[in-house]
Amino acid sequence: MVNDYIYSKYAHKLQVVILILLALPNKGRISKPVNEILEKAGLKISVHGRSLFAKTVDEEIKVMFARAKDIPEFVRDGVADVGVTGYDLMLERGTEDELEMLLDFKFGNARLVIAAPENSPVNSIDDITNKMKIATEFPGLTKRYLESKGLDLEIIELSGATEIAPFIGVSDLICDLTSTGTTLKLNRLKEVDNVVSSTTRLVANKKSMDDHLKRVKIDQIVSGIKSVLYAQTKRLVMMNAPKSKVSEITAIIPGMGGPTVSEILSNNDMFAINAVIDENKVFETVSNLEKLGARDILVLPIERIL
Ligand SMILES: Nc1ncnc2c1ncn2[C@@H]1O[C@H](COP(=O)(O)OP(=O)(O)OP(=O)(O)O)[C@@H](O)[C@H]1O
Ligand SMILES: O=P(O)(O)OC[C@H]1O[C@H](OP(=O)(O)OP(=O)(O)O)[C@H](O)[C@@H]1O
Ligand SMILES: [Mg+2]
Repeated sequence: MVNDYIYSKYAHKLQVVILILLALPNKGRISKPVNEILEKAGLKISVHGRSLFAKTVDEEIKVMFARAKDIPEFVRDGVADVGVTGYDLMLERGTEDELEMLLDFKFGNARLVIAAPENSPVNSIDDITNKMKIATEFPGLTKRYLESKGLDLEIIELSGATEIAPFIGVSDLICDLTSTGTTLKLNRLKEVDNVVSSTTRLVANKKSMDDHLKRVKIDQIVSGIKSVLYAQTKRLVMMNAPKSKVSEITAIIPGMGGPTVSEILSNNDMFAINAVIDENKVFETVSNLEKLGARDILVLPIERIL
């Protein structure tokens, strides 16, 4: 596009430093994986101790650290242009329609569920009455969900460890996250209804997306993250193979756009072959390659695929 051309040619001359502020969780389970992905995408963040602002290798992208639950509103209100948070947290703050959903990291998988003590007569949403009380870290989401079921219970907001509430007389039910199900089981709670599934998301401020110069930068962040997420499921397989077997071997390694075959100068009878294959195909493919006479087989992780 013409605008891209102008930006690429003249922005630095115009001393236009487009500052993209990226909001990242400062702690909690999604903080580390997100930072690792950004690092692999080449967007190294220079963190200094507990400082809640950080530079990145790109002078036009700065990072601010905040609690994941606050990031949806920071991005919605334009405090940050882009942010990483959980879909559940976006819903809890009622911001899901006010944010641009850029990508799903496909981790941080959790379900928000309504749960009751194992010996409770409540076994489904139909057994819940307005006389009951429900404890949760997600009062907004819980209220919206219960209203959608025609229910209006007293909601007790807690800041964590919700599972204890039914056993200390605080509530009859809870609405909390479950992932492996371990916490519910260990606390003798049973799932009664599923409210919503959540994963970690990258979201953007709508006005920032409409600003062309910011959009160019945001698109670079998205493509960098996508290249890492895509590469996570792939492996580079490299091998040497007898020339006589090359067609049989290349037939079993689908590879992206076909395997690469090259001469080995020191050995006329062998070719070097490499290909990118799905990680879940590696075990079967490598044993088939060995059977076909391939040797010196290497399986390597890939940082990014663009
Ligand atoms: N047990 C879990 N399994 C998977 N994802 C979870 C789990 N608990 C929370 N999450 C997700 O982690 C995201 C970030 O949540 P947050 O950082 O506030 O919680 P946390 O990582 O549990 O930190 P904290 O220790 O403060 O509770 C949320 O979107 C949430 O859905
Ligand atoms: O199904 P599981 O794998 O057991 O995970 C579910 C638990 O994870 C979260 O707790 P967290 O560890 O975040 O503590 P918190 O309740 O203080 O946030 C959530 O609140 C549940 O308690
Ligand atoms: Mg938690």
